[in-house]
This record gives sequence, C-alpha cells and structure tokens, in this order.
Amino acid sequence: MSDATTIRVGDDYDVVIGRDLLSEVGGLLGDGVERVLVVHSAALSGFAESVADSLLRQGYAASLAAVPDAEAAKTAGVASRLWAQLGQAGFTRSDAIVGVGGGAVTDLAGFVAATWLRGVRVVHVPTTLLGMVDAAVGGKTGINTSEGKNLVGAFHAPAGVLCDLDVLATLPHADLVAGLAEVIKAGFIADPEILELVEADPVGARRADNRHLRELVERAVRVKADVVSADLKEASLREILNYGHTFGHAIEQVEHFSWRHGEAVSVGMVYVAELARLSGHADDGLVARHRDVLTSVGLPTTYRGDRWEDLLTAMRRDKKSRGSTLRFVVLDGLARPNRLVGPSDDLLRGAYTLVAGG
Ligand SMILES: NC(=O)c1ccc[n+]([C@@H]2O[C@H](COP(=O)([O-])OP(=O)(O)OC[C@H]3O[C@@H](n4cnc5c(N)ncnc54)[C@H](O)[C@@H]3O)[C@@H](O)[C@H]2O)c1
Ligand SMILES: O=C(O)C(=O)C[C@@H](O)[C@H](O)[C@H](O)COP(=O)(O)O
Ligand SMILES: [Zn+2]
Repeated sequence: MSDATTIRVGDDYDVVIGRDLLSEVGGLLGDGVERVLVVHSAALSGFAESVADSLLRQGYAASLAAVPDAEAAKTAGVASRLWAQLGQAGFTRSDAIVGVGGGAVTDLAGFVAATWLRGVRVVHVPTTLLGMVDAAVGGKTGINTSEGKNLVGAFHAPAGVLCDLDVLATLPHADLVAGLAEVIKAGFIADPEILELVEADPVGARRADNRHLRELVERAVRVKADVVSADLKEASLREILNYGHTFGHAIEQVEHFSWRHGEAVSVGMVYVAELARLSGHADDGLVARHRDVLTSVGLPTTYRGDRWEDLLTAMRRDKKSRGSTLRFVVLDGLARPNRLVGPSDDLLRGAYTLVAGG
C-alpha cells in the first residue's frame, strides 16, 4: 500500500486508491470480524476469488456469493437470496460483507449490509471506473423496483473502499467510457480542473492506461467525499451529486436498463444544461461545453427514443421531487450548482426537444 492515496470520508472511513491492492481488503474490515461474505457478479469471479483467498490467508472465514451481472443484481429477489445465505451461515453483527464489482454489485452488497440485522459492516472493492469515483463511495445503497431506479435503499456508509486501478485493465471499453460521465459530472459541479484534464486529452481519457487516470479518480473521489462528509443523507448539498440523473434515470427505466448508467447520465447532463439555459440559469457556452466534452470521450448527448410521456412519468418518481413538484440540480455557471424547482411543462418539453435532436 506504500504508493496508495488515502482519502478520508468524514470521520468514518477511508477510500484507498492505488495499484495491486486486492490483498489489502482485510485491513479495512476493522476489529472483531470473523465471517466475511464476498458478493460479486457471476461474470467476474477472478477478482472476488483473489479477495476471498487473501481473507482466508488472514484467518477470516470467507465465502463467495455470486449474483447476476449489472442491473440484474439490483433486485429484491437477489437481495432476498443473499439474506438467506447470511442467515444460513449464521452471520452476526460483528461479521462483514465485501462487495466486489461495478456499481450494481456494490449498491446491492451495501443494501444487504444495511438491512441484515439492521446493519453490518461492508467494504467495497469497486472494479469499474464508475464504481471507484462514485458508486462505492458515500453510502447510498439500493435496488430497483419495476416502477423505477434505486427506489428502495438505505444510507449505509461503508467501513472502507479499496480502488485498485489495475483491475480496470479488463474493463470493457464502453464501461470505462460510461464511468467518465460521473468523472465529468464531478468536474461540472465542483472541480473544473477535471474538465481541463479531459479536454486536454480526450482520447487518452478513454483508456485504462491514461496517464491522468489516477489524478482523475482522486479528484472525483475528493469531490464526492467532500459532499457526503457534509451531507450524508442528502438533506440539501448532496443533491448536487445527482446532476443529470433525473432525466438519466428516466432513460434507464424507459429503456429497460439497456443503456449504461453513465451513458444515460451523460444525456441527462445535456438535458439539464438545456433546461438551465432555457430557464435563464446557464449560458450558451456552458451548454456547448457539456456537449463538447461528453462527445469528445465518446459519450452520447442525444436521446432519440420518442418517449416523452414515459420519461416524464419516470422523472416524477425522482427522489428530489416533492409532491407533484419536480426539482432539478442546474448550474448557474461552472461549479455553481443551484436548484430549479417546478419548471413548466413547456420548459421540460423544450429541453427534451433539444436533446432529441430537433
Ligand atoms: N450508490 C451510488 O452512489 C451510485 C453512484 C453511481 C452509480 N450507481 C449505480 O451503479 C450502477 C452502475 O455501475 P457501473 O457503471 O459500474 O456498471 P455495472 O456494475 O453494471 O458494471 C458494468 C459491467 O462491467 C463489468 N465489469 C465490472 N468490472 C469489471 C472489470 N474490472 N473487468 C471486466 N468487466 C468488469 C460488469 O460485470 C458489468 O457487466 C448503476 O446501478 C447505478 O445506479 C450508484
Ligand atoms: O451519491 C449520490 O448522492 C448520487 O446522487 C450519485 C449518483 O451518481 C448515483 O447514481 C446515485 O445512485 C443516484 O441516487 P438516487 O438517489 O438518484 O437514486
Ligand atoms: Zn450516477
């Protein structure tokens, strides 16, 4: 761990970023743990076995739980199977769960940890860029229901997060690019230096061997750590991390999760940038910068599904809504997040027309 960077989140836990770290998970579990359940996607058992082997060598009773890949992991049925496994293995409050995988797996593992015995420790080992910079950090856990994305969940901070950049070597290119959406989001809401790094070398940004990868990960994690340290339960400030997500989650829902989360958030950021411009918050230059930087790394900026009514229904279920009033995080300028409350139907549809390409 000598070359690793440690970012503290509140007074609670560390996010460790570096290389060759998979055998270090035990060090993040804390005292008194005997049993560990390593939850991982069935499609990705190699990393999970490395983690479990290192835990066994350190004397933990580690076992593996394979779950379906990607969004198929985030269901009540899968959570229920894990609860059964924990019950049969006699998991107590001094035992722990380790989530190894992308954001879908860590959201599920975190949710099961939050609910088992009303809360046991969880350590996350994110294996996607998106997981490292966003999903594994901050304690939002959850599963989907047929009505929408992340509608059931809990805030449950992890005991630690281990980001081993080496694992990104096997990540499919499209998933790496999808992770850049949340990196770029952190740039727009709080750290413009991120945007400058991506804009200076967008081709490099799309590669797992990007020489700026570690700096991008560290900067995005710092943005997230600062926000959730101040507002874990999303009373107000934390909403800024939801930039682009109202429309993004609606696309995911309407398209039955055939879009990657990062791809949908990319279009969602352009949608909300247009909404900000139409409502007098953002200027033309800021909207153009969204399209330019997202396009430059290969992310989508249009949605051509012609599903406005379905999208609107899905947006109304957004957690930032209050009663029948939709609320959006908008930018008044670069790194100047604000809220747009109750935009008119004309405004909502006007922004949709602009991301639908005409
Ligand atoms: N809790 C939060 O704060 C938060 C934040 C952002 C996103 N999310 C959630 O995260 C999820 C998206 O996460 P994601 O983008 O990581 O996608 P994902 O978890 O669906 O993983 C994408 C794909 O990459 C594969 N994969 C993962 N790591 C790999 C590796 N190293 N090598 C090869 N293949 C690998 C997975 O098997 C999967 O097929 C969504 O459900 C989203 O809602 C949560
Ligand atoms: O951590 C947060 O807060 C976020 O909003 C980060 C988002 O990138 C993430 O996708 C989150 O899961 C969305 O949460 P939700 O509350 O809109 O379900
Ligand atoms: Zn997100």
